[in-house]
Formats: sequence, C-alpha cells, structure tokens
Amino acid sequence: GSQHRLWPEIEKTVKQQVEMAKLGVGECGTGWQLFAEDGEMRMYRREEEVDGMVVDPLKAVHVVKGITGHEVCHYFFNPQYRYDWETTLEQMTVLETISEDSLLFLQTHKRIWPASQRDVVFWSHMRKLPDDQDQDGPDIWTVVNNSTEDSEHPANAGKCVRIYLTVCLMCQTRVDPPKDGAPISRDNVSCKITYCSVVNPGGWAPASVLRAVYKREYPKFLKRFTAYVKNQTKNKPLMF
Ligand SMILES: O=S(=O)(CCO)c1ccc(-c2ccc(C3CCCC3)c([C@H]3C[C@H]3c3ccccn3)c2)cc1
Repeated sequence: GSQHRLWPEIEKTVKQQVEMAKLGVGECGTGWQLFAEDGEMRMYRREEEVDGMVVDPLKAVHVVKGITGHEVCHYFFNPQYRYDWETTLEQMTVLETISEDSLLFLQTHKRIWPASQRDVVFWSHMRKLPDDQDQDGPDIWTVVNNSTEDSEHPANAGKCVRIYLTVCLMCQTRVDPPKDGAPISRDNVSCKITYCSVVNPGGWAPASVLRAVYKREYPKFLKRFTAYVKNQTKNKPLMF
C-alpha cells in the first residue's frame, strides 16, 4: 500500500540503531563508563551535555535465561503490558497505529522533583532481522523508539516539558539444544539483551538530579522489565 510519512525515517533509524547496538562498549575506545552491575547486567553511560543539558547516552547489556528475543520485544512493544513494568509512566496513549509493527505513542512520565513533568511523542517499531554474525542462528529481534513531531500534540503546549529520545532494544536469542535430542525447552534458551537509550530532557533540569535519576531508574527498569517477561512467559510455549 502507500507508504506512511514516517516509514523512510523508521527504516533508516532502525538500521542505524541496530548497527550501533552491535558495537561493544570496549570498542571505539570512547568513554563508556560502567556505572551499574547486577548479576549478568552491565550498565554503561557516557557523560554528554547538549546546550548545558545532560543527555548521557546509556548502553546496557544483560543475559537472561529462559526467554527469547521475540518474547522480550513482544512485551516491550505492546502497549497493553506497559503499565505493568514501566514504573515512571503516568499516562500512555497510542496516537496512531502506523502498521501492525509500528505505533505512535504519547507518554507522560511521573514528575521528578524539582524538574517539571515531562512528556514524549515517539514512534515505536518492532522488527525481526537476520543475525549476520550467526547466519544459521536465531534471528535478532529489536524494538526502536524514536521521538517525532505530532501536529495534534505540539511540544510544550501544556504543563509538560517535551523530551526527545532514541531507544533501541536489541535481542539475540541463544539455543543450547539438549544432548539427548529432547525438544527445546526454556532451560535451553537465553537472550542477550542490548538496551541503548539517549534521552534529551528537553528543558533545563539540574545535572546532578538527572544523573541521580538515571543511575537509580535505569537498573531498576531493566531488572523489573526482564523479571516481568520471565514471569509472563514461564508457563507459555516458547516464541521464536
Ligand atoms: O525505553 S522506553 O522507550 C520505554 C517506554 O516507556 C523509555 C525509557 C525511559 C523514558 C524516560 C523518559 C523521561 C525521563 C526523565 C527525563 C527528565 C525527567 C523524566 C526518564 C528518566 C526517569 C528515568 C527513567 C529511566 C529509565 C526508565 C524510566 N525512567 C526516562 C522514556 C521512555
């Protein structure tokens, strides 16, 4: 059918974000600093400011047993689950269904004192991609969220400061088949999750407050979200 106005941007951004997510934190020698560790989860950030505002890029890598990349992306992308795991969310609206794997969201996040309340408009796209580093392995599943304009919801028209974000959740599934040729079970799968995010707070907020919020919220978010997916899928058939 005819192309949606956002489709070219979605295509370009998804490819770009997946390539960046594949880059390790050791590579490109730039200053990724480890700021949180919990079991298999490692969280890194780079300290960056734009116009005096903290926009620290974040990259998290986590390995979770018993779930697949398709399942992780399914529960991250679909709006009906979001209030279960996104604790800083106050309001979420699906403004437009662009396609069955692309949605336009408006979200308001809980106010973080002393900063004013924030909202964000972003498109969200879920995609399966061949894993070029492991041709005969399972595909990569990804969800990319990227801020965009929406004429019905202009920035800073109400009480909220509009933020701008790009988020990439990239999932690589690993299957270790049982020796005895038994069918694949949850004990034989694990998922390597790479979560990259850059959030521009949109208006001034004290750097110390923002960095403290990110330090607290991001590890909590990834732990809570992955625990949610494990709990939701534990008695369901595997989704590859
Ligand atoms: O991955 S997603 O696309 C999932 C869909 O919801 C995503 C993640 C995070 C955000 C977000 C938006 C605003 C803020 C701040 C900035 C200044 C004041 C509010 C934060 C800070 C609060 C931190 C935070 C970190 C991680 C998770 C949630 N909260 C995070 C939005 C979307």
